[in-house]
Amino acid sequence: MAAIFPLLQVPSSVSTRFSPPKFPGKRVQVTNPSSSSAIHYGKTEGKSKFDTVALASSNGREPEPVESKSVEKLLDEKQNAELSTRITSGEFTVQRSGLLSLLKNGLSKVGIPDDVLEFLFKWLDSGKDYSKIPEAKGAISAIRNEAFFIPLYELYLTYGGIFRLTFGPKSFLIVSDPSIAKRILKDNSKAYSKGILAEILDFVMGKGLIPADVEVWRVRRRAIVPALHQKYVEAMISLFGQATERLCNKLDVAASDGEDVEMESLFSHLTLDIIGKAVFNYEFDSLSNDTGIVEAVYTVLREAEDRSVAPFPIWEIPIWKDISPRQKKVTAALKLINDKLDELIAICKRMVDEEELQFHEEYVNEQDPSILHFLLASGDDVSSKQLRDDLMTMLIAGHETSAAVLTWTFYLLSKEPHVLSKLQEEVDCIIGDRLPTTEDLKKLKYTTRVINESLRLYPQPPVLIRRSLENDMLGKYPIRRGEDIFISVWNLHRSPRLWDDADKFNPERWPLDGPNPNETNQNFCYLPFGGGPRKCVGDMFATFETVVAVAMLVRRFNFQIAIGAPPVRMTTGATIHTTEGLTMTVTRRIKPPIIPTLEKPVLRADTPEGEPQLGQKGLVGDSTPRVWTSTRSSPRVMTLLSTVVRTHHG
Ligand code: HEM
Repeated sequence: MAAIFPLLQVPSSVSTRFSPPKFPGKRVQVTNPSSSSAIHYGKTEGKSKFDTVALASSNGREPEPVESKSVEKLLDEKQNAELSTRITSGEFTVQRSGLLSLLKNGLSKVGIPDDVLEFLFKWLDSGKDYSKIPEAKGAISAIRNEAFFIPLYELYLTYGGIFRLTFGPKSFLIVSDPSIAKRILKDNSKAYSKGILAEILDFVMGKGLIPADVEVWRVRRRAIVPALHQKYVEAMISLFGQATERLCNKLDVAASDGEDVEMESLFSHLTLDIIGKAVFNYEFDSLSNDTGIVEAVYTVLREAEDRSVAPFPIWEIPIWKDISPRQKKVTAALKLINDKLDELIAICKRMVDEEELQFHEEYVNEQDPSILHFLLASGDDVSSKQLRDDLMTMLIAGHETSAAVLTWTFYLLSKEPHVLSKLQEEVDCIIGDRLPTTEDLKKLKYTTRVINESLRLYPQPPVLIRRSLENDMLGKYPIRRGEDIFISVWNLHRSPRLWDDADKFNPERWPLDGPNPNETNQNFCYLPFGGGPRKCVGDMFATFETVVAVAMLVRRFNFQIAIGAPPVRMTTGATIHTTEGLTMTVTRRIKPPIIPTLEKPVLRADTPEGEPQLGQKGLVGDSTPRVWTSTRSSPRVMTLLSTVVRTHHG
């Protein structure tokens, strides 16, 4: 099965036909391999189901002239056309009953007794009356030059909302149907675990909240969720502002010097600095600090990524970690981080012991509003490995995701200057030149819609992973215990069956006076933060963090892809990353004078039902901006989906 790893590792050009237009005004082509004609779907708010969607040319614009296309783009298109043809020709389709009897005969020939085989195949035979899940087989390794979720999208258009993807002895269920996703994530969530995800993340997250099994998860979720209460998030808003201000100062220097900047790594540093402070009150100061703990964090992150794509789990050989220089480095990095965590826990514990504050529901220590402080004040066990696992989990969960959202938001904005202008208009009007406040966040409606839409087009992560713990029915199909399942959020978010102009970056699809879109009000067609009991605990945190960052950056600068920058391509990871960074030219904005009418924003500012609500309380923390002076190379990411495949085939 090593053959599929190249598929999972090879980068994908963003300029595939499933991507937003590379240049404003150019054609968005969404081709259904089985049909290029119009289809009809039903309509719901923010999306369309019964509208006519012309799949071949969804925005009605003329195709881009051939001579202006790059060779690379033409090759991409040729490859995608070939893939579509192969899928429609049935090349990937498996005749399930044939396969079963072949398997049964094969096993019989190698001497497995008939009564054992009868027992083994009984369950499958008993499914005769049920529909069989459509099945695609794994010559998929032949499909190169794609991030894994791109071929899954092609297969979804052919096989529908649930299909089985078989690689040799192993198969995965690929789910792209909102009602099936809802059953797995919410309605019958107790029947599903995190499966392989938990196995691969064990070395870094242990039994932290993301991979935790249901027993541990229940206890820890109850402890952690209260820490992210409303007053905590309010306190974080000033932290977001201060950290972004430091990034702005750095960009200011680049703008003066006329130097292009690699935004993906800057966003990674920004969100690492924020999450370090937010989770355990630690200043990574990663934009100006390349060594020690920052490097250790990136070493561990890179290891998680590399393990997930390795053809053989060499680190599981007991002696290997003692002789491999690389593994020794990972062990040392983990030790450094754990020692630092112990130190931070000890400092925090002393603060908690000394303080006179009474613990209550919305407890916040203003000098240290971190999640760690809340947990210790609430009585969490300082010496427990569980506490460290949870802190580490939140550090990783809240870092990569937010950085990826910012990266792709700026990529999208660079392609749609009119969206950027509209955004700047709102930001100028609402925050002017100050740090955003809690009240401003309620009013930054269009900015929030830009983030909502960016998360639709680039969901982080693009795929959610589960394993069935018992037999279940998914739609009309029975499934067995032990199935590995990928819920493709990418497919859901880009489905032409669920969205008008699915590939178009169109923040206007979310009405400003409507509720903040989430999985519930979008019937599981939109899952930016997952859904059900394992939904992200940091959704409000992350939304405000990215809104503050985007607002503060666009009010000071204009951003364009730098001339001569490497093409922006996607690579597979826990989150979607670029292969060679997002190199941009940043120029200072010459703003129109700010008219002092802040009480009367041009866009509606009232908070409708369902919107995250924040109180009126003031801000905490130091607002002195610091200048960050050096850059680091772009960190790599964990590749969790490929992890899944590795674990099963390594
Ligand atoms: C834009 C940024 C973020 C995105 C897109 C995001 C997305 C998600 C998604 C989709 C899940 C569900 C995973 C699954 O069902 O398998 C999740 C879970 C989780 N996220 Fe986030 N997240 C973000 C930021 C954060 C932040 C800032 C934190 C911490 C402060 C955080 C902590 C967690 C935790 C602890 C879980 C596991 C929850 C559980 O299993 O009970 N996330 N996140």
